[in-house]
Amino acid sequence: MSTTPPAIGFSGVGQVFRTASGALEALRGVDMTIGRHEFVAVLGPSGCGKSTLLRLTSGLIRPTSGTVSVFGLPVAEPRDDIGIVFQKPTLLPWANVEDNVVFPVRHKTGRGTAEDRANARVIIEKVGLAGFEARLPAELSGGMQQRVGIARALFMNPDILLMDEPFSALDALTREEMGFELLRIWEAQPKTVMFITHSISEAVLLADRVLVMSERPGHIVENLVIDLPRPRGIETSNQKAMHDYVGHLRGLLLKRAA
Ligand SMILES: Nc1ncnc2c1ncn2[C@@H]1O[C@H](COP(=O)(O)OP(=O)(O)OP(=O)(O)O)[C@@H](O)[C@H]1O
Repeated sequence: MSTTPPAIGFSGVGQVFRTASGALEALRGVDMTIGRHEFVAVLGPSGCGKSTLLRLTSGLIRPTSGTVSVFGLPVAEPRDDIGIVFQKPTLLPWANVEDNVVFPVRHKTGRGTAEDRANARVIIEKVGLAGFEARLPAELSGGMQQRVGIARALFMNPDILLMDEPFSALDALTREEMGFELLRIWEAQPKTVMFITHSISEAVLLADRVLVMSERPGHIVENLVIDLPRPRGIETSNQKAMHDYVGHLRGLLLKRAA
């Protein structure tokens, strides 16, 4: 009998960076799995190695020890079938919204077909930017620019979406709105999501499961299943269970920081 491998697997992963002032141990003994189409948020103190988890998953760096695997196979090189969204969307300033979204395929194959452009327009609409296809990034608000970054990551229809504090540069209202928009997209087109955030309530509101990391060298100290009904929305924030999860995680993070 064959069992389906998890979308993302970390087994005994350690990461040591060589720096001018010596070795810096960022991660030690990270063990975790993320199932296909699961939405997992990662919380932890600053510098505990959250972004390092994401870079290891995408193959941008290789672990010093242990194994990182994607769909059961060790990650050996940068993978272009994984979508990544950073805190700042790093858009091409001279290219309009549509060109920015199509860029990954143009970059890969040197062209963007009429079909690519039609697909891009569908995704642009999905992230709420219909009518803005011809605008330049400088003509958009921060929230709209981040939407373009998300559309670009979704454009190749990746099965895995890695998000590194994607909404932290946005104002509170836009941030909440973007979170719900992300959930709508994820529910319509299921994906495996690893979502890094500093916001406890954002983690609880969005995720199926929250992983909490220790201070450096980072490892997983809590694996909390968030059993809140979906679809989630504003009303979810008012549920007692939501407050209980947030309270539990806040207590854990404060205790560790003390
Ligand atoms: N390429 C590198 N060379 C040397 N040190 C690095 C490198 N990348 C990360 N580090 C160090 O590894 C540790 C973990 O960094 P990482 O960015 O993963 O943390 P983080 O939890 O995402 O932090 P934050 O929450 O502040 O964004 C930090 O001490 C950082 O300075």
